Amino acid sequence: MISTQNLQKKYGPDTVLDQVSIQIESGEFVAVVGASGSGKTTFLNVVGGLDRTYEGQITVNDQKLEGLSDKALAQKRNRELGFVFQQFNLLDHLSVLENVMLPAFFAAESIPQSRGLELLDQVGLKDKAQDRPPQLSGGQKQRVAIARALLSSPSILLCDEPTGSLDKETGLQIMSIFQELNESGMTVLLVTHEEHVAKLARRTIRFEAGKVISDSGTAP
Ligand SMILES: Nc1ncnc2c1ncn2[C@@H]1O[C@H](COP(=O)(O)OP(=O)(O)OP(=O)(O)O)[C@@H](O)[C@H]1O
Repeated sequence: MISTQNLQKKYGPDTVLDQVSIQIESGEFVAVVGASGSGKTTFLNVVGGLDRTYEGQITVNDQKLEGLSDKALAQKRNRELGFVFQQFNLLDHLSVLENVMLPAFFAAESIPQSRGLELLDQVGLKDKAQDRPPQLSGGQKQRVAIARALLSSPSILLCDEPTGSLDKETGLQIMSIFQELNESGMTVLLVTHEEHVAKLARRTIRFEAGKVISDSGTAP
């Protein structure tokens, strides 16, 4: 679960998050939409613990982020949250499997390579394990990034424009992976500017100038 209370963030004189109070329960699939500059990425970064310069409260899985040391927050992020970005952020000199295994370096407990292979299988890329990212299509790269995000078995997936670099058809295939993950219990919070992508989520929260202007509500 993710809960924010009176979340406020400013860049100089500009308020980019303005009294945002949102409750997202475990197992929800939520799209955050809004015009460019409305605060979507900023929202994702603060609730994901990537940016600590805000006012207000954020609770993730029943733990307030403000009370955590930087180290404790990093550990919580590694254990409980998976991140997927528009630009995939893969390392070209490593194999696909090595990219998927990267979070294992930061994990508290050891994670076997078989887990990485299992996840590659889940995203339909087991036969590409030894390839390098430059040999892959955009959609395949995003699948690798999803497998990497899942390595530490997070309960929440935070995705920033995950289909933004892909054509419509490939984007929809990536969305079907998120839908399957959500159906098996994963909480998915996804930022997108594409309405056809947002439609596939079960709840849509719309930002305008840092404020929530509509929220389709908690899915039944
Ligand atoms: N590091 C920064 N310094 C100053 N202003 C920033 C910084 N990062 C973002 N902003 C401003 O904060 C506002 C919100 O930006 P944010 O990236 O959250 O919007 P967004 O809705 O995700 O937009 P987009 O769809 O274009 O990615 C914008 O006005 C942006 O210019």
